[in-house]
Amino acid sequence: MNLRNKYEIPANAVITIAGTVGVGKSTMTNALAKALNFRTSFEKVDTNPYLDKFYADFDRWSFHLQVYFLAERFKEQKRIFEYGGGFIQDRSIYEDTGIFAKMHYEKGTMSQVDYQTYTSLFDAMVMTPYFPHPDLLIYLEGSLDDILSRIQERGRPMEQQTPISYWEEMHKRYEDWINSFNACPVLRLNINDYDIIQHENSVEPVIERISSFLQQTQLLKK
Ligand SMILES: Nc1ncnc2c1ncn2[C@@H]1O[C@H](COP(=O)(O)OP(=O)(O)O)[C@@H](O)[C@H]1O
Ligand SMILES: Nc1ncnc2c1ncn2[C@H]1C[C@H](O)[C@@H](COP(=O)(O)O)O1
Repeated sequence: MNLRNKYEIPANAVITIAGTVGVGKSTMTNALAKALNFRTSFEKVDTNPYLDKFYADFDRWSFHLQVYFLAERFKEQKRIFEYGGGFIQDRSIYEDTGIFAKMHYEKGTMSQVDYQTYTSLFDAMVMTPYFPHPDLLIYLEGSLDDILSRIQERGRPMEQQTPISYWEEMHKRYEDWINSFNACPVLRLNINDYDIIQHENSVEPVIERISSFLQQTQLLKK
């Protein structure tokens, strides 16, 4: 029996994985999609035309990058909807505005007018009754030290060359952001509580938690 049937995860569920850079979202996306036989929706890093430029010059490229990410994620949202769900999504659309755009604006690397243009576009596209929110957001959390080691281990040069203060600021902001996030139900997972790299079957307890969480949220809706 496959794990989706065993744990009664609805075939049309949409689960998004959130958390700071390097925490393990893509790894978790692959593991859950494989175990549940779901499709995946990934951020495309290698083909992103702005990401390298952005890391080299935040002031110049932060607005371009946010508009690009918003367009890409919105198209992915449409694809998920057209398939009728059954997806694991690597990073939620909410983090673009709640973490990245806000941080760059508040740190002075995105101008006020660019930030206002971006947020009004985001609100018009996403914060509407027509936008299908995920059934569940899984928030991956871990210590800053663990996350810094993972960024180093993964080895994307643009991230390795970015000052640690950037990742520290982001780590702090994620904690505040998730504490007030309410666009959809949230399941928090600490990265020390599972090890899907060394032990592939350790994804099963995660699925068990997803299952009981989804059942509770369905009961609350009734
Ligand atoms: N459960 C885990 N245990 C150990 N290392 C992990 C785990 N999950 C991810 N990693 C490693 O951490 C790095 C970042 O993981 P990744 O999934 O790419 O993060 P994200 O998508 O959140 O940026 C990669 O080198 C990956 O192999
Ligand atoms: N909205 C964003 N603004 C700036 N940078 C972003 C945004 N979304 C993702 N990123 C960056 C962060 C990483 O360098 C890569 C991929 O993210 P990851 O957390 O490793 O999946 O894109």
